Amino acid sequence: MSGGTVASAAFAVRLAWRAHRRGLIEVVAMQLITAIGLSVALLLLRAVVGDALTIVTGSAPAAGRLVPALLVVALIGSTGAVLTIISAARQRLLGAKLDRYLTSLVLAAADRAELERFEYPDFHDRLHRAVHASRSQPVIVITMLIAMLQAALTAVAIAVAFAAMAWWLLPFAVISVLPALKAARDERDAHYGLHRGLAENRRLREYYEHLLTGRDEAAEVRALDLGPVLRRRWDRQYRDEISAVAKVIGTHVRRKVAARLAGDAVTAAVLGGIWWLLATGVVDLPTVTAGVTGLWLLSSRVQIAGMMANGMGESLLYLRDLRSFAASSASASASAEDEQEAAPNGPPPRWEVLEARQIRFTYPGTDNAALHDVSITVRRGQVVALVGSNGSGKTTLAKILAGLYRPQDGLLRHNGVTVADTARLRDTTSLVFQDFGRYRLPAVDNIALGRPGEPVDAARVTAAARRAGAHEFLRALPLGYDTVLSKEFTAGADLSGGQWQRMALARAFYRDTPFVILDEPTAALDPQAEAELFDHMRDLFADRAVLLISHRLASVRSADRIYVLDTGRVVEEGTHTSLMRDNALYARLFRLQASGYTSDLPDPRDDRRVSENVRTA
Ligand SMILES: Nc1ncnc2c1ncn2[C@@H]1O[C@H](COP(=O)(O)OP(=O)(O)OP(=O)(O)O)[C@@H](O)[C@H]1O
Repeated sequence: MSGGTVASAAFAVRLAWRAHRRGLIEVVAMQLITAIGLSVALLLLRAVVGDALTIVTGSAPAAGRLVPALLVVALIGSTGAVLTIISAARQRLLGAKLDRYLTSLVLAAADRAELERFEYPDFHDRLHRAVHASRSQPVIVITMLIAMLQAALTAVAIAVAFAAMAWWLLPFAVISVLPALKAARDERDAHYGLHRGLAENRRLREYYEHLLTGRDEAAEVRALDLGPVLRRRWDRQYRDEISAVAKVIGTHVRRKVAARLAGDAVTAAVLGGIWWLLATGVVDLPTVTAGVTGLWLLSSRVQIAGMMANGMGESLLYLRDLRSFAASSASASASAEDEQEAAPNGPPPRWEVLEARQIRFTYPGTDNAALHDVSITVRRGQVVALVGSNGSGKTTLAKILAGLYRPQDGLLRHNGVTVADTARLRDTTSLVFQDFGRYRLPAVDNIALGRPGEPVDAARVTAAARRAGAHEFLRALPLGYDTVLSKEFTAGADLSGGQWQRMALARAFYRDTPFVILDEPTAALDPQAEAELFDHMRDLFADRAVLLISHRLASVRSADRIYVLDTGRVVEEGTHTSLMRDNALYARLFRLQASGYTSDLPDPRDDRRVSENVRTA
């Protein structure tokens, strides 16, 4: 075993130790007992064969010793079998606990990762590998670890018994398995390399699987009849993957066969030598019988131990991915925590003003900046609006102000103090996203998740739902606020798009932070609900700072300040009146939108004529 494998095995033992200490001790103890039993049985075998020969040749009355020896061998065999059954059961539990432990490592690491890291394909590859490692490897690792331990202990036990009888056979037993071990090791490395190379392929294949099986996607997939196309693409992806795997398997099966034959040739030569020693009377028959049995057992055990070590080595390579993924997220969050510690202590000051100055931001993996030299100020008690065409940078700016992304240039000032750790902004911000979360959880949780980690305050949940106009439809659900908002779960119910949007608003009301960002908060609301929200915005978010992103310019006309973004730059700012007076981009867009409504407005005289007709009729 290489140093790396030993270190990896030690890592696996540590993981198992942390996951289920008692289970690990029990299983190891059982393996140890079985191995010692085997060693004793082998020594007895030599004695039994010797005694049997004396009976056959009639040279000595050894039957009195033979029967108890046979009984002990039988007892050892039976005990070993029972322990194997119990050990298998313990291993299952150990596997499950290890699974939980490893998955918790991945979940914690993914949870700690900053939003920006999700922009990197490499991050997704590593996350995917870590998830793969946590899902598939624990049981493999534990099974292999135990099997390896068993094989190693048995090999030692046999070797001890063997050394007492025919020590000179030991080196041959080891040499005979070396080629097979080397071949297995090469195959392990090749498979792991392949797995790394195919990570992105696999993610795409799994994405197709998700599209074909997801409930949210089911309607559109059927409406467009995407099924056959998606399945064909999935199949192509899988075929490519399998052909890459088949190539590696083909290469290594040939090497493994050659290695096995080489090992067998060594064993055959050794057996020939033993035969010659027996024929020339150098060793006796009992020693040869026990020695050959031991040689066979030993080489098969060493081979199994080596295979397992290599197999486990492959698993451990995946676990190493998991460990490095967990460690990298931990160090990122630790540095964020350090920054937090450097921040002044004491209760947070009252939220007064947030300023962004000369912000420049480029998404990872892109060349063009999404924001150039953007400056904006948001004050408590104000509604500030961001408008602009698609892709002009509104959502990006909102995410920066919410502390989700760090700008590459420029600075953020909160209450006049430069913000060192943008993550701290999140605590004082509620962001209702354009594509808000629809949690397949009870309605009450969908709202109460606005303040995670705090006990649910039912009265405040209801109040938040009322303010968002969600109370009535939630009350009417089969289990009221306890109804799971997904038909995928028993007694679950689904909501309309507009109702979901009200849930997102309710979550923001429940969160109740001094800074609120609403990114297209009424896109799915009916006209009346939309008008109500905008008419009452100042009451609903009294004494808060509100950043409102909207394409419906009528809804932003009452904002205290309007910023107009165009291709990542603030091109205009002011109040509705001043912007209309400037008669630039905002005024043009506003008139364009307004004309869509005013041209269809009926002439009031038409209304009078209709009423008269109705009366006459
Ligand atoms: N995750 C991302 N990675 C790379 N580029 C992005 C990403 N998200 C947005 N962009 C790009 O950044 C620019 C600004 O996008 P942003 O979403 O901020 O625009 P927006 O004004 O909110 O648009 P919309 O009105 O359509 O919501 C666009 O050019 C967009 O293509």
